[in-house]
Amino acid sequence: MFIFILLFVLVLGGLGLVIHFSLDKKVVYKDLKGKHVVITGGSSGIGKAAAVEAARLGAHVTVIGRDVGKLTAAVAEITANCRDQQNQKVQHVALDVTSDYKAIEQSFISIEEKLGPIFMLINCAGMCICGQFEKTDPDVIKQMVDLNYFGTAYPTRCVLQGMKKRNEGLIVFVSSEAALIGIYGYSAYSAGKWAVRGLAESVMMELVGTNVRLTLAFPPDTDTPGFKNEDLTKPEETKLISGTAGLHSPDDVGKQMIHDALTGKTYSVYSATGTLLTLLFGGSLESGTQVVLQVLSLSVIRIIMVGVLLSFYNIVRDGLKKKNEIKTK
Ligand SMILES: NC(=O)C1=CN([C@@H]2O[C@H](COP(=O)(O)OP(=O)(O)OC[C@H]3O[C@@H](n4cnc5c(N)ncnc54)[C@H](OP(=O)(O)O)[C@@H]3O)[C@@H](O)[C@H]2O)C=CC1
Ligand SMILES: CCCCCCCCCCCCCCCC(=O)[C@@H](N)CO
Repeated sequence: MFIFILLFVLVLGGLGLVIHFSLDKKVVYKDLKGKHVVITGGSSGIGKAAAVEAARLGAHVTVIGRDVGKLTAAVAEITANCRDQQNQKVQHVALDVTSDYKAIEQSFISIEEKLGPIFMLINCAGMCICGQFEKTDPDVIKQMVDLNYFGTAYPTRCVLQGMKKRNEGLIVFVSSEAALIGIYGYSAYSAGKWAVRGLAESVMMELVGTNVRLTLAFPPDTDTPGFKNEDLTKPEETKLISGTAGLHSPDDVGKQMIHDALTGKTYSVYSATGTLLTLLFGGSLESGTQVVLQVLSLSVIRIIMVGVLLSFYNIVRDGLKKKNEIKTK
């Protein structure tokens, strides 16, 4: 028995060490002084909070969105947070990230002409419209993929080549905890965020051996204008399930997102449920310790997860019962 335990510990320790020494050494950035940071969806919520943090760390900032009024207000707020008011530049660019590739490419060329090569791209533009799939307008189903997936994929394609040439750059994809578990009412939305996760993990492997890095963020419910809007039409079941991960502040999420990218984290998670879900379903090699932790904890977390899923199914069943009662009254 003792021999088995010893062997297990040795194999596990060996595995941890092999992973530790085979992973690329990560450059850790302490600040963003003089670097150009571009944030799609930087005029509101999580994206704006990330833009403010980038400004505090000394970056030149470009925020992208569609509504010029919101962009102008955001630029004023971001500028007020610059640590070197004299030398840091902040600009906004009106662009719909669901446009065709050529239009996005043109816009990125002119963004770089104005503030220099992009060091960091945060793909934060996104939105969620909830509802049962068969009741969702087909145009909305398409819009959820156009915005949440293509709105990340196209801008990323625009910057990758330049970053690889300069052998320097950080990219952030903003997915969601709803890309780790399927949830009632998030059907149209979650597919787009799931696609973002698939793209991230493939591109990560294509970046091996370079100093360009990608961080995949999994926010839980976050108290933003977008969240308030989605909450208006969100089914009760979705609120109950989604609420398990709590409601977080955009400032905390935006700030942590920047720091996780600067320190080379593969995943950026913001809640205990996020940590558990990425441990269960995450596919990347974050570190030797992370892999050892996965091996040791997976079966226990899986058992907890089955319990959690059953309780979510019960929430849906209760909802159905209530709807049937109302119908028969
Ligand atoms: N809040 C939450 O609970 C969670 C959010 N997320 C994700 O985080 C990201 C930010 O969300 P949040 O801060 O809540 O959102 P907000 O609605 O507060 O902000 C969304 C931003 O994206 C911009 N945007 C929307 N559509 C487009 C478009 N087609 N082209 C360019 N810009 C666009 C908006 O500007 P404009 O409208 O002017 O274009 C705005 O700046 C999203 O990807 C969201 O899916 C993930 C998990 C949880
Ligand atoms: C052992 C494992 C335990 C796991 C517990 C599972 C908890 C699941 C919570 C999922 C929360 C999803 C939030 C998505 C928010 C979002 O994307 C929208 N607000 C969009 O804006």
